Amino acid sequence: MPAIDDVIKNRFFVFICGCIAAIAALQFGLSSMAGFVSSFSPLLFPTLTIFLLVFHLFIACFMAMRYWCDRRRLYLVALAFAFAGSSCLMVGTMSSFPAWFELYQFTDNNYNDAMIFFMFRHLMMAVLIIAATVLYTLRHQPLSRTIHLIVIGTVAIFTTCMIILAWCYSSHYILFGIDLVDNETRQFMMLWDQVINIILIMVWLVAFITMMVITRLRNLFWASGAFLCLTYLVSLSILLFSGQVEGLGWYQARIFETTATLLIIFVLLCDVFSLYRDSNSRYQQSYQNAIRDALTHLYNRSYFYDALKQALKTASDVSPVSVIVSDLDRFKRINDTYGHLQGDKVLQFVATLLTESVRPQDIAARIGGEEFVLLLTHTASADAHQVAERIRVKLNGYDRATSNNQLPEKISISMGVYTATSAQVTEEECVERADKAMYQAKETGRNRVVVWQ
Ligand SMILES: Nc1nc2c(ncn2[C@@H]2O[C@H](COP(=O)(O)OP(=O)(O)OP(=O)(O)O)[C@@H](O)[C@H]2O)c(=O)[nH]1
Repeated sequence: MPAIDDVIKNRFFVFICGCIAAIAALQFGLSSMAGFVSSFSPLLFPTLTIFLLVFHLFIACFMAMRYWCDRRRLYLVALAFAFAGSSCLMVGTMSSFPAWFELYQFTDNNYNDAMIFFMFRHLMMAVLIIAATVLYTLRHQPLSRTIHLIVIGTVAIFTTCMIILAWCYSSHYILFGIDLVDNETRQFMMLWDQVINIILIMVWLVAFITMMVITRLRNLFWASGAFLCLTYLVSLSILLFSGQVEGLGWYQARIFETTATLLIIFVLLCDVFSLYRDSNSRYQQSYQNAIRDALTHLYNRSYFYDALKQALKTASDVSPVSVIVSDLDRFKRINDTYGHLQGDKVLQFVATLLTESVRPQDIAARIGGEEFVLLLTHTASADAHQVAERIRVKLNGYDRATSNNQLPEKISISMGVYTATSAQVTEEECVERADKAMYQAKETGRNRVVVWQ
């Protein structure tokens, strides 16, 4: 069934199914709830508005901060203004519900003013969301600072104009009369029902289609944005048929909007989480690159010296610190005979053997070409000698077959041990003394361990 599989995998199909399921679930939940409640509390609507106001403010701040971080995604500016402007207009909506501020003023709600703020809020958000979607197409273009300033300025002026207009039309000043709701009967007026509501539906339809076509729902962020547009479309359609404020449709519209906004917040939080995870793993990666040797993945010279310096601070007779310097014998011959690549394999084999032969708290490092060093804390001279001897014997026991072709032939190692029993000795002195012991091992025949005396 390849054709059906393709349809199911198609993200538009998944999105539409998800939206239908979510809206149907919300609709069902609200209808069931309405069955239990004889009448809605007069504080329900302003309470939902307060929630929405805070959510929109949160989204606006988030978008603005993200834009501020990289100054490339200009579309975030339009979205930040859409949500910030929406929060400002919701403050206006709140002022139309005095019961929220003044006890027992339940009958003084000015629904006409609330609808004026609602109308300007939707118009402003839809236009800014369309603008953001169009700006999204420019995300890969290197735009000059002037263009950024022009876009930010235009968006800011548009948002401010919308807010000023909303406040003027709700000011009851004689020049700015507009009747959307009859405050006595709570019925929508013809202007709302037959003109404004339909215009808003059209504008949100354009916003929804533009978003689907331009962003192609390429990530969860745009999918949640498209869901927001869709819930606005559904809400306005419900209002078109409900005929009055304070009915079920009035609350449905607000709950749909709150749910879609919560979805956006959830997506933004996921975004923050994945950004944190990525940057943390990149930090870990670069930190490891900075402290490890690229070929063997053992610690590098500078990390080893830092660790030794720390360990020496507490060195004493009861807590001795041992250093073992090791150098492969006649390694130049291995390189010359079998080539550098084979030489590298030998170094990797020895590195693995060293790491596996010490405790997890010990440090194995590569401090030169074929020179390795071990730092063993709380280890006395006799014990360090034993560890070195064990490694030497083990390495010398491998040949080509038992090393799984990592070693071209049997190889040996010379090792020098020095143990510090006081904090007076420096890290350079420690390595120098272990190095001298290692050279004694070379001079007295190689393939042996010598303890510094
Ligand atoms: N394959 C490989 N070889 C390296 C690397 N770093 C250093 N070498 C080689 O290691 C060899 C070190 O040789 P020498 O220091 O002369 O000593 P040796 O041949 O091991 O002899 P003794 O130490 O006296 O037993 C040189 O040939 C270097 O080129 C590396 O990263 N990979």
